[in-house]
Amino acid sequence: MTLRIGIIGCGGIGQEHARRLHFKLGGAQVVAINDIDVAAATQFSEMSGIKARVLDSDQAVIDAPDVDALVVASWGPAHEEQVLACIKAGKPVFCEKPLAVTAEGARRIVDAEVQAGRKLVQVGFMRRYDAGYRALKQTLDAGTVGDALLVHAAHRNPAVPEMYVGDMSITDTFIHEIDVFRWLLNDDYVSVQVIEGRKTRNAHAGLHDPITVLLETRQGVRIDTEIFVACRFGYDIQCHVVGETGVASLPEPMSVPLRSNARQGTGILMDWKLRFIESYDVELQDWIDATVRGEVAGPDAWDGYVASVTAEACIEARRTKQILPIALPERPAFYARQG
Ligand SMILES: NC(=O)C1=CN([C@@H]2O[C@H](COP(=O)(O)OP(=O)(O)OC[C@H]3O[C@@H](n4cnc5c(N)ncnc54)[C@H](O)[C@@H]3O)[C@@H](O)[C@H]2O)C=CC1
Ligand SMILES: O=C1[C@@H](O)[C@H](O)[C@@H](O)[C@H](O)[C@H]1O
Repeated sequence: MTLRIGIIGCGGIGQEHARRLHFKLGGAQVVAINDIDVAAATQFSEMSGIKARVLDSDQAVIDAPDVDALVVASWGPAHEEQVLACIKAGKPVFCEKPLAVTAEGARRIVDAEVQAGRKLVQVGFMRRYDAGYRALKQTLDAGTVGDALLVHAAHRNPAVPEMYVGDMSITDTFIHEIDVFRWLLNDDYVSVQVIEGRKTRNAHAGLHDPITVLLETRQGVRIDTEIFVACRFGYDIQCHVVGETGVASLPEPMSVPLRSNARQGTGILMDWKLRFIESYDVELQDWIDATVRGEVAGPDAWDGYVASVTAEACIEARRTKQILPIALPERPAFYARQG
């Protein structure tokens, strides 16, 4: 069976996903596209060679009889309504992070999915599919460094656009760490503190950058993460887990060490598209295969909800400059852990 896919949101990552789904991965084709910028979507559909139908609304793509499953890659505020519409239509949906821009909105999606009685939603937390993070998780699960005690992490972007403001450091960027630490540690969060230190002069006026987020988990692990989105030098993701008997670190992306012109060193990527290009491929191939089987095998709506609850607590901790508790309801049996 070839999975016929509708894309909602045809900008940066929507185009990346459309191309990989249609040309690179197995078992899928893109048959319909929607974007509020219909002209741009039409141009993309033609220029890319996908030649999917461009429909004038997200609902039209969801309702199209020849669309089996949806990919939502629109701006975050549009995700809740579009995912709810997919659930109502009974169609599987891959929703790029965040699932919703509020915990309440994410909870509405969880409740709608439970009500529908069938898991349909996967969230685009692709780091779980990254070979480096998977190797790190394997090392931790094997107890190679004993129990995890501390995590030191950094999420660095070289620059962000002017529209990237305020709490997007949390909702758009740190949201990846929020999800991947839970998965790495098989744990959940109990408290958060957010610290705003000295600002870089290289960030635009609407942004306090960098910030530090301190999380505590149920098992007592203490996690510090630097979020620095105007670091200039590169797209640099770091994760060092300090265990009882050693430190396990996220492997650096492969780069040939050079010794030339009286210097030595390796390269640093400058773009998330390249840093995680394989993980997007693995993630979406897994989604295609699971969807054909009628399953959701990746990060689900509950994971998206927990990420939104945690992100909201981070935002409140940043605003109040307090150490705040993170209160998570018990995971419903409907969302029992896979594997
Ligand atoms: N997993 C990852 O590493 C990444 C995830 N993302 C996520 O993907 C989503 C899109 O991000 P980008 O592609 O960077 O943004 P973008 O601005 O490049 O593209 C978003 C597109 O959605 C369209 N759009 C906005 N509202 C819409 C609506 N209501 N209906 C239909 N189309 C709508 C816009 O016209 C635009 O073409 C965001 O949620 C972002 O957080 C983005 C980059 C990387
Ligand atoms: O999701 C992503 C972007 O939306 C976000 O803006 C970046 O900070 C992240 O590194 C990237 O993975």
